[in-house]
Amino acid sequence: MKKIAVIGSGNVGCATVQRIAELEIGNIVMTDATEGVAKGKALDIIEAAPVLGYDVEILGTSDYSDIEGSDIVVIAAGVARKKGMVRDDLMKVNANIIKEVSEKILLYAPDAIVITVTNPLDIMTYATQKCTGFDTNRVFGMSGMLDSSRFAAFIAMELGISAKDVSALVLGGHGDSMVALPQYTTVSGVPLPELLPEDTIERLVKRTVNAGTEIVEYLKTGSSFFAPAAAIGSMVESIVNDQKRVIPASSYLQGEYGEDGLYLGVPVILGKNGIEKVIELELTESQQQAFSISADHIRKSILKLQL
Ligand SMILES: NC(=O)c1ccc[n+]([C@@H]2O[C@H](COP(=O)([O-])OP(=O)(O)OC[C@H]3O[C@@H](n4cnc5c(N)ncnc54)[C@H](O)[C@@H]3O)[C@@H](O)[C@H]2O)c1
Ligand SMILES: O=C(O)C[C@H](O)C(=O)O
Repeated sequence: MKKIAVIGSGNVGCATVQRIAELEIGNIVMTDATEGVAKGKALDIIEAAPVLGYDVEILGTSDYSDIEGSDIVVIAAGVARKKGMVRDDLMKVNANIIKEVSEKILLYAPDAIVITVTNPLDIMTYATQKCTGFDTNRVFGMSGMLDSSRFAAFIAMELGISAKDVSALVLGGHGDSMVALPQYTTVSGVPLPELLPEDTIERLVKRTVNAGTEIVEYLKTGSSFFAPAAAIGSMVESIVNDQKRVIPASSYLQGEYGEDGLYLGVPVILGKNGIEKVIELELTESQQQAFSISADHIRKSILKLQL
């Protein structure tokens, strides 16, 4: 059995542990900075096992040494935004948390593949890689799978069809500058532009870009966690079972899509070695322009990072 560590046992961390347990893809260690939180929540998830029928070990702890030898580490530690905030407002406070967590990962799980979830996502993923010094193929962020799933969900709702038959693709930064790709979005193989008029697609794209904020505005004191946990679970599963799924993820770019030295959402092949390949798609001129704007935003933010 693989050993999977989830750092941070708040909303995202707990939903992720539950999802990974249900998938039965590894034994799990969940940690939190607040004493007792991970222990209590782990116990709660363990007590659901007889009902849900999963058979994995789950340890809750505030002792980082318990992550020793983990094969995969999910970083869900950090502050979530509240109503009225943008993800970038979290940069300073969460960079400090990423630094601390990364140092522990380096110490106790130096061979792990690391999936960063903490916001602002693309910048925190960059910070994770800088602080661990790990090869870039084994440090990446969860974003595009969530954004694509949201786009797919909105398309299914609009067409009144099963979400299962929608395959959507959203790239770029996990924020206002994300780039939805309708031409690579299909319903059972039929391209989206053949199914919906341009202005409807535009409306669904706008809702997708704003989807995290839409939830924050309802919740007021926190952000989404069920769909993020579903996406993280699928990414972990693809690694553990070497599925080589093609999933959009925040990946280190080295010339792909005309960008270099930063993390941004692109389709990748995800297998036992982490990111095995970045897939380059042809973008329209305006999509390539939007992608570059996304990259410029990330570049400027990286300059403000203090690690
Ligand atoms: N990438 C995405 O798509 C995505 C989606 C949802 C949430 N997020 C981000 O994930 C992060 C967590 O969100 P949440 O809703 O679970 O927040 P939350 O407040 O419910 O939980 C965060 C947990 O992290 C813990 N923590 C803080 N510092 C820590 C440290 N140094 N070590 C271990 N644990 C620590 C806190 O005690 C808390 O329990 C936020 O930054 C949020 O913005 C990202
Ligand atoms: O919106 C947030 O702050 C959390 C997350 O990034 C999301 O998109 O739901």
